[in-house]
Amino acid sequence: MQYLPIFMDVNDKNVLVVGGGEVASRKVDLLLSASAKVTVLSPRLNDTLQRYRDDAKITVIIDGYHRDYLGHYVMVWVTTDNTLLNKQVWQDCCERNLLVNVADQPELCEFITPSIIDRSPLQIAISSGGLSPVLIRYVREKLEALLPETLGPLGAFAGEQRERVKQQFSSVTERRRFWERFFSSKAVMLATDKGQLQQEFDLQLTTPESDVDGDIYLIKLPDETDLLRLRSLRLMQQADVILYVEDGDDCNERIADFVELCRRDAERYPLLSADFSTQAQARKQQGERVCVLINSTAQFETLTNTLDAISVVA
Ligand SMILES: C[C@@]1(CC(=O)O)c2cc3[nH]c(cc4nc(cc5[nH]c(cc(n2)[C@H]1CCC(=O)O)[C@@](C)(CC(=O)O)[C@@H]5CCC(=O)O)C(CC(=O)O)=C4CCC(=O)O)c(CCC(=O)O)c3CC(=O)O
Ligand SMILES: NC(=O)C1=CN([C@@H]2O[C@H](COP(=O)(O)OP(=O)(O)OC[C@H]3O[C@@H](n4cnc5c(N)ncnc54)[C@H](O)[C@@H]3O)[C@@H](O)[C@H]2O)C=CC1
Repeated sequence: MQYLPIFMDVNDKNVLVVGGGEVASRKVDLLLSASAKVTVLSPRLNDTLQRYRDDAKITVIIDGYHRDYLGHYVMVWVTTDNTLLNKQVWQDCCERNLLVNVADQPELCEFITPSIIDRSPLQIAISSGGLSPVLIRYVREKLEALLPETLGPLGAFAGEQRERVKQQFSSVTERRRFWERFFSSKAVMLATDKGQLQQEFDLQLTTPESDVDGDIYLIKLPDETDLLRLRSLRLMQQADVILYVEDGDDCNERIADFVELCRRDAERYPLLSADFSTQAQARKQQGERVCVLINSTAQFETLTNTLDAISVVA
């Protein structure tokens, strides 16, 4: 991973944009939508920025760049049409440990701008690490078509109810399961207003899941991660515990790729065949979902034969 993806809180923080043209106004729009206090430094302003100044949305310094202007900012965006000047600003910012982005000069960027899907409070940021902006725009368009418009209000609703769910369920596992059941229910997917969400929420909160027992899934891994079935992937992403068979360096590396695809905070253990059954059954009885990742057909058959109460996914 070349860049660290994070979401930065710039609410009410001072941000400097150097340059006052087309690119600057796009960056200013983005910064204003995140409620930053924006100052634009430029000898000239385009119409949009002049309007923002007249509406007191931004502060403006009408002047050419000078390093003394780099005062009290948390970050600097550089958008002038002068590449030598852009480099100078970058250097001055680096000396002051100021985060800096020079538009369209990735080598002069301490951070880069992703392609953004904004369904606030839900946000998706996509990056190609600077390699292919059109590819990430394409991915954004595909994702936007897939994601329902109601995702934003759903996120806001879940945020409001989180405390109530915490009070109702004492363990993280129970809370996670509640939310998974809630988000995957048909009523929530079809809900068009908050009243409908509230109704389904209240219903699910007071109706305990009938099956409190967990599950064990044996998943025989294909040769490559690309070939993994969607159903297997979904189970791996819902699992509370991942057990995987270790056998030989080459295999371990391959299995590590699959383990990477599992839910980020699932517990992960190499499978010790002797105590496997006890290990897995005990976790199942605690209501947890256990995925066992198996490498070879032989192992798969042995485990399937020795352990009955197991759902098998080939
Ligand atoms: C490093 C970065 C700059 C930064 O962080 O500021 C950067 C760099 C460069 N872009 C260039 C070109 C284009 N950029 C776009 C579009 C977008 N570019 C964006 C981000 C980034 N672009 C950052 C890396 C992000 C990452 O990869 O993770 C998006 C996401 C956001 C935004 O810019 O606001 C937005 C899509 C938003 C969306 O629709 O979702 C298009 C297409 C279009 O306009 O439709 C083209 C023309 C096609 C082409 O040339 O590929 C060039 C060559 C310039 C030249 O040749 O003169 C460079 C310089 C270089 O690559 O060296
Ligand atoms: N417009 C676009 O969509 C794209 C632009 N670019 C590049 O990004 C750069 C900026 O593009 P635009 O905003 O369209 O250009 P622009 O010409 O509209 O704006 C440049 C701005 O820089 C300001 N400026 C010039 N010297 C300055 C100085 N000494 N101090 C402070 N500000 C100064 C100017 O006053 C002007 O407001 C250009 O190099 C352009 O080639 C690259 C890709 C796309």
